[in-house]
Order: sequence, then structure tokens, then C-alpha cells
Amino acid sequence: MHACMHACFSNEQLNCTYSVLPGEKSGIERRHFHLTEETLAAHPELFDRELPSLDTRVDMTADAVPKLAQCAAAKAIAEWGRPTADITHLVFSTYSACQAPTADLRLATLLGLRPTVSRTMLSLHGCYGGGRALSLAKELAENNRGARVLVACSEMTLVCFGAPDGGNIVGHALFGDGAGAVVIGAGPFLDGERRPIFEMVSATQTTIPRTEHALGMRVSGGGVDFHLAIQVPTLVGQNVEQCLLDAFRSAIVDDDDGGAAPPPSPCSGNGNGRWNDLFWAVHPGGRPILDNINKVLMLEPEKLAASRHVLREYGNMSGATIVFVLDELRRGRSPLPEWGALLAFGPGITIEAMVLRCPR
Ligand SMILES: CC(C)(COP(=O)(O)OP(=O)(O)OC[C@H]1O[C@@H](n2cnc3c(N)ncnc32)[C@H](O)[C@@H]1OP(=O)(O)O)[C@@H](O)C(=O)NCCC(=O)NCCSC(=O)CC(=O)O
Repeated sequence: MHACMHACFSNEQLNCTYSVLPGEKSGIERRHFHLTEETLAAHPELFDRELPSLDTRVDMTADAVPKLAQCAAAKAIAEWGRPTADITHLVFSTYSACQAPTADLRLATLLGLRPTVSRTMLSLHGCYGGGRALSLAKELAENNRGARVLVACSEMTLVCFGAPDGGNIVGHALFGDGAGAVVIGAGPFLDGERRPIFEMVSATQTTIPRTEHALGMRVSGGGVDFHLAIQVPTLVGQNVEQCLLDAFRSAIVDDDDGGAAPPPSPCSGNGNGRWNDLFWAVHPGGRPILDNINKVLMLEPEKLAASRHVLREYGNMSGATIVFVLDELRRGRSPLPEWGALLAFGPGITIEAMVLRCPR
């Protein structure tokens, strides 16, 4: 039986800032931040790159990153409908925490998870961290009878915030703070458990060869520095269709006779012009990335509406963004097609692809 998402919640920070770039260029109108004017006034080292600031950033994120995750996770657990003690596994992804015991333990304590909960921390995976966490949760749920996995992604630009300079101004214009949480299980259903939102049918991870230089993060005395090459949107566009074809080829579903079969057409076809039969959960890494995917897959404009909405309202929240897109999709007013695809990208360049299905 495939793993399913039983609950899915996103949570932004309370402090909202309007975009520094024109919305029609960046696709971003608003972003949300933990940092306030008051905090910055008290900590000039956070914007003066000449001053050492790593200690301040590590101390602030140690508290703030798990707390932001807690807001999203508590809502997801409430929606799921079972006691917190029934969570058996926790997968936490962030690029914003730099100490041990790691942020997953702090989150487990804040939520009151059982001491026997099996925790995994994914660190510095960047924007594909959310996709990787969901994929790992799928494996855990499908291979441990009765498991219920809490996925939490919490991202804060506090670790990289600084006065923009020529090398990183695009990143400073893109990234925002936010957290998302999902509860995942693979039947049999428990009493009171919310019915699944999305079935996770198959998942693949692909690394585009020789693109290590294109995206990266590095911890230094002044916080986390990041690098975004101008070629990233093109590289993603050139490789995304093959990743999708691989993900759909590896998808096997139960047929009516209790056997196993690949998903029905169009998912099993070669995809040309037929990707419009699916619903789409795409990490909105930036406006040109969505434009390129739209073009390569020949998608109707509304297919990426959930991704563009999240980009416009929150910016790129790295690994947490994909949970916002899933949350936006499941809240949509019109019913989704039965089959869908999830895509997330990050350093590597790594592409996470997942075949999703709306349970009928
Ligand atoms: C910055 C933009 C809003 C600008 O859009 P515009 O429509 O104005 O036009 P454009 O793309 O032609 O770019 C305008 C000018 O910015 C420059 N420019 C564009 N991208 C750049 C980059 N990454 N680094 C340095 N300069 C860059 C162009 O060369 C050009 O310069 P000139 O005017 O001199 O010719 C957009 O390009 C954008 O959103 N780019 C970021 C996409 C991206 O890489 N996302 C990945 C995020 S990371 C992620 O999601 C994964 C992860 O982090 O893990």
C-alpha cells in the first residue's frame, strides 16, 4: 500500500514585508520574516558583513526555527485527528539550524512527542529538502507497519540575512521565512484518522551531472552565504521532463483485481503535450523557473497557479515552500484531477519528483 498524506499545514511568520523587486519581474509581492526592525537595531552584526555574526544567528535560530515548525506541526496533528503520541517518526528539514542536539529534538519536546519517536534531521538540502523529507517519510511509512510520520520543514533567512552585495542580491530578493508540516501513513486506517489528501505513488531523485557549481550554501563567520548561478532556471527546464518520465515509469498502482499495474494513460505515455491531465505541485524557486517548466511541458497557465500564488504571497521559503503549494492545492475550490506530479529542486542540482494521486 502506498503512503498517503493525512494532513498538511503551512505557517508563515507574522512579519510581512513587501517585495524589493517589481512583482511582475520576480513574481513576488510579499515575504514574511522572523527578523524585525527592532531585532536588527539591537544586532547591527546581522547586516554589517564586517562584524562576526555566526554566534547571534546560531543562538536565535536554535529557538526560532523549531518554534516556527511547531506552529505548523500542531495544526497538522490536530487536522490528522489522532493523539500526538501516535506519531512514530519525525523527519525535520531546514537549512537554518547549526547545532546539536538538533532542531528535531527541540521540536519533538515542544510538541510532546513520545521519547521513542524515531527522528531524522535533514540539513542544508536547500529547496529540495521538503521533497526529500516527503520521499523519506513515504519509505518509512510503507516499511514500518502502523507508522505515522510527521514531516516538518522550517526555514529562516536569519542565517543568511545581510546587506545585499553584488554577489547575492538575487537571493536576498527571493527568499522568505515559513514552515510546513505533513502527517504521513500507509494504512490500515486508524480510528478518527482523517482520510488521505494525497497518495504518494512513486518518488525519484535525480542529480543533474556536472552542476554542483550552480547552487550552493556555505557557513562562514558572517552566517550562511549562498550562491545562485544565472543558469539555474535553464538547467531545471532542460532536465525536468526526463525526471518526470522516470518517476511515472517507476509508479505501480493496485488494480481492481488486487494486482499491480502502472498508472493509466496519460501518466504512462511519453508525456508529450499530455502533462495537462495532471495537477501540479512545483517548488516555485523563482519566476523564470516556473516559466521554463511551463514552456517545456506545454502546460496550460492555470496548472502552475498554486505555485505562482505561493511565490507571490511568500517568496521562496526553500524546503518549506512545497508544503505551502500542497496546502494551496488541497484548499482549491475546483476538484483536482486524479493524478498529479510534485517537483522540487535544490543544490546538486538535485530534482525530487513524485507521482501523486487524489484518493477518490
Ligand atoms: C532576478 C529575477 C527576478 C530577474 O528577472 P527579470 O525578468 O528582471 O530578468 P532576467 O532574468 O533577464 O534578469 C535581469 C538581470 O538580472 C541578472 N540575473 C538574473 N539571475 C541572476 C543570478 N542568479 N545571479 C546574478 N544575476 C542574475 C541577469 O543577468 C540580468 O542582468 P543584466 O540586466 O545585467 O543583463 C529573475 O531572474 C529570478 O527570479 N531569478 C532567480 C531564479 C533562481 O535562480 N531561482 C532559484 C532559487 S534557489 C532554489 O530554488 C533552490 C535552492 O536554493 O536550494
